[in-house]
Amino acid sequence: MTPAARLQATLDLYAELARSERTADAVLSAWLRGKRRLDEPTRGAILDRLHALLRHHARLGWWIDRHGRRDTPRTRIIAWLVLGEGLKPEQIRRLFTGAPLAPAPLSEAEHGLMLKLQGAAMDSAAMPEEVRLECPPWALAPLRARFGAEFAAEMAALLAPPPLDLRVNALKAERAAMLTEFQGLGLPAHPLTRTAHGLRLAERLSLARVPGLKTGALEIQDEGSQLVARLVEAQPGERVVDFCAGAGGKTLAIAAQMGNKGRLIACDVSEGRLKRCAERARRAGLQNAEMRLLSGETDRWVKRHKGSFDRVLVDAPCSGTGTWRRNPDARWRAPEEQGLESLVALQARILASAARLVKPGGRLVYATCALLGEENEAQVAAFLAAHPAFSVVPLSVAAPELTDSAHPEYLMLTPARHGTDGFFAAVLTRADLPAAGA
Ligand SMILES: C[S@@+](CC[C@H](N)C(=O)[O-])C[C@H]1O[C@@H](n2cnc3c(N)ncnc32)[C@H](O)[C@@H]1O
Repeated sequence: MTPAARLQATLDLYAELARSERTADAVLSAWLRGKRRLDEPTRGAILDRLHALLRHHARLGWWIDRHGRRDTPRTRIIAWLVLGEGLKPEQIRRLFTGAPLAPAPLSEAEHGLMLKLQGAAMDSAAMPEEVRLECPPWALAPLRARFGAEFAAEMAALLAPPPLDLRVNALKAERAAMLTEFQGLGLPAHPLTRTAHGLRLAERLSLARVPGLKTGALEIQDEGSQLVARLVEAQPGERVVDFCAGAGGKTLAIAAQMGNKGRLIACDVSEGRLKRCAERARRAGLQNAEMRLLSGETDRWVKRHKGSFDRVLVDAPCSGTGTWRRNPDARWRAPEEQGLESLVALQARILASAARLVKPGGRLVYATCALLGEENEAQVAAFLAAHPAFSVVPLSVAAPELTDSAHPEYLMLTPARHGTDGFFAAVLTRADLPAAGA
């Protein structure tokens, strides 16, 4: 594919993203399915450029507005080529030729924009901080409040492309053997020492080169997500619920903790995600997991199983603010459509309902991939106030090795401090029943 055709493909995809309600991941997966003959380097180059455009969304828009041009996928790409890739006018003109498969020639306005941007840097001192840090207006106040002096550093870390983290499925493989296999293939990987089964690839690789993904010996899972699953500490033979199992990222890790012994119920309201969870469970060799589609958080199944599980994980739907580095388009979608308030109210209802499943003496883990206090500490505080049978198991007790002096009670992971996606988790326990006659 010529450089101009590559640019046109990026432009087509970018325009599709701008039109679509779907996530960038969904649009990209659909596009890649139809382009199986595209070689890896070309795919990589197109996706890298597209992700760069998404990571510079607010800044590119600011520059286009500053020069009074119309904000279109083409003007954004032109601004990116100048400010992000440092291309000179003649290099850009050579791409916009109008030849078959190449972008149409630059209009007069586009040409003018390209010239005006020459010599400028992407970040400008004249930009408002939220533009420079790519922070959507709705999240500015809560994130500033959450991070204080660390706000800029955390926002910068949320803009960096994430590493590829993997979890070795202990039901099928061992980490040491997997590392040896990686070494043999010349793939640079190292163990994630805070986890029992995690690996991190030192450089971004095409997934096709990673062994073990097709057989279920390896799963893609951010280190933070692995640590949340670890807090469930499910034991072989126990009865466990993953209440918001989604496509099963944490379900699979919990099942491996249980050594396939006991009973693990993966619940969700999304049939599609549970189906995907079931497929992944099969591939991973799970024999103790079953999927349960719920009509809502108060589904009758919950009532019928009150107090009958040793451990319940609530990995609640959330603003996803902790995963912005992985989903660079997400910050410009969620949660405005839904509204943070209604999201927080939904989390509270889910947590209260799922808590009914925990038996006396059992463990309840509430987790989000959000960075906002409203969805995390404040949510847990409100739950505890309304449910006196539950209390916090401080992280210093639940997982001393993960304790952070700044946040001794809960797991609070951030990209800048921990190199993971942003995650929050609270470990709670339900008071044991008083002994008979006591
Ligand atoms: C953060 S995602 C779960 C991610 C998953 N645990 C993982 O590790 O891959 C939250 C999930 O909550 C589900 N959900 C939304 N509303 C729900 C409800 N009322 N009851 C149960 N699950 C719900 C969503 O469908 C979504 O799959």
